[in-house]
Amino acid sequence: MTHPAAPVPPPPAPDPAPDPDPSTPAPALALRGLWKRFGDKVAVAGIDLDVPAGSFFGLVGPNGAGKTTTLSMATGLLRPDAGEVLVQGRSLWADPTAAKRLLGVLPDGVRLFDRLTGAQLITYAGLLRGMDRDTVAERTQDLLATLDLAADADTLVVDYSAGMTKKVALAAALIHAPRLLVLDEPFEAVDPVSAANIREILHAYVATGGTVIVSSHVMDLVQRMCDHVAVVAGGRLLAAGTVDDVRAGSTLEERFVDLVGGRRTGEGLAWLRTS
Ligand SMILES: Nc1ncnc2c1ncn2[C@@H]1O[C@H](COP(=O)(O)OP(=O)(O)OP(=O)(O)O)[C@@H](O)[C@H]1O
Repeated sequence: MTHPAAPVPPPPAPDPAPDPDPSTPAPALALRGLWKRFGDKVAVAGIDLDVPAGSFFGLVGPNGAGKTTTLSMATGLLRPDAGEVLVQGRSLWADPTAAKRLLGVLPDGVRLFDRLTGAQLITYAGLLRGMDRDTVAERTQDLLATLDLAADADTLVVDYSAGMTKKVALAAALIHAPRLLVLDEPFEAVDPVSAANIREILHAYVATGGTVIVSSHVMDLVQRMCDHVAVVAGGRLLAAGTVDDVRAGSTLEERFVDLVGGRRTGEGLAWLRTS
């Protein structure tokens, strides 16, 4: 789709990053003044966010809030109009090779090489990362077994269900044992047993020093699974911090509705009522 050029003023330049304090570890991911516009639609309007190293971080927001656009810019898939992304202190857009080595990404809606089998796709992801064949073969088998895909290892990905496709994409994101995992809607379409397995993998990963960022619409899941959360709406950050700080004594869902608004009383669609 093409978008007409729109007379929207350029976003303000982000404040220069302060000198890092050597006594505090760099955040696993830092977003500084991120902006993205599509035609006259501002999708991300100046997001600043620190994701602490070792956190299990949830990114939540209503449909169209800018989550996928933010995560795409944070992982090198989409160039920001302005702003900076730092992965463990390394500038993603200035030095993509070094920063991307640390990243594992499960993008939302990006096409996979689906004429490969599941095993081939995971293997390909490992070889692209420069790993040796033996390690790739061993980890591919581990990932297929853990994600309950072993029986379909030789099935073409194009013939996978939505949940299987999500799982094989997750395996491809994990194979090089990244330090930071960025997962856009990792549980969408995934069955409850597989979702529990994935949660267990992610918790073990965080327990050994990894950092996970997940976007999700499921507040209950984020409240149970994550220790930090950020709420975005309209391309802006509304709240961020530990889950307990953000929910401030309510459930995350109640707090989300307070922050984001948009609840409708049952007055609409009168024609749909049967009596
Ligand atoms: N390639 C694009 N071209 C035009 N507009 C886009 C494009 N990508 C995103 N947008 C717009 O930017 C806004 C943010 O979209 P984005 O996909 O980042 O939201 P989201 O929070 O991930 O939504 P959802 O929860 O529904 O997946 C939306 O208004 C969307 O229509």
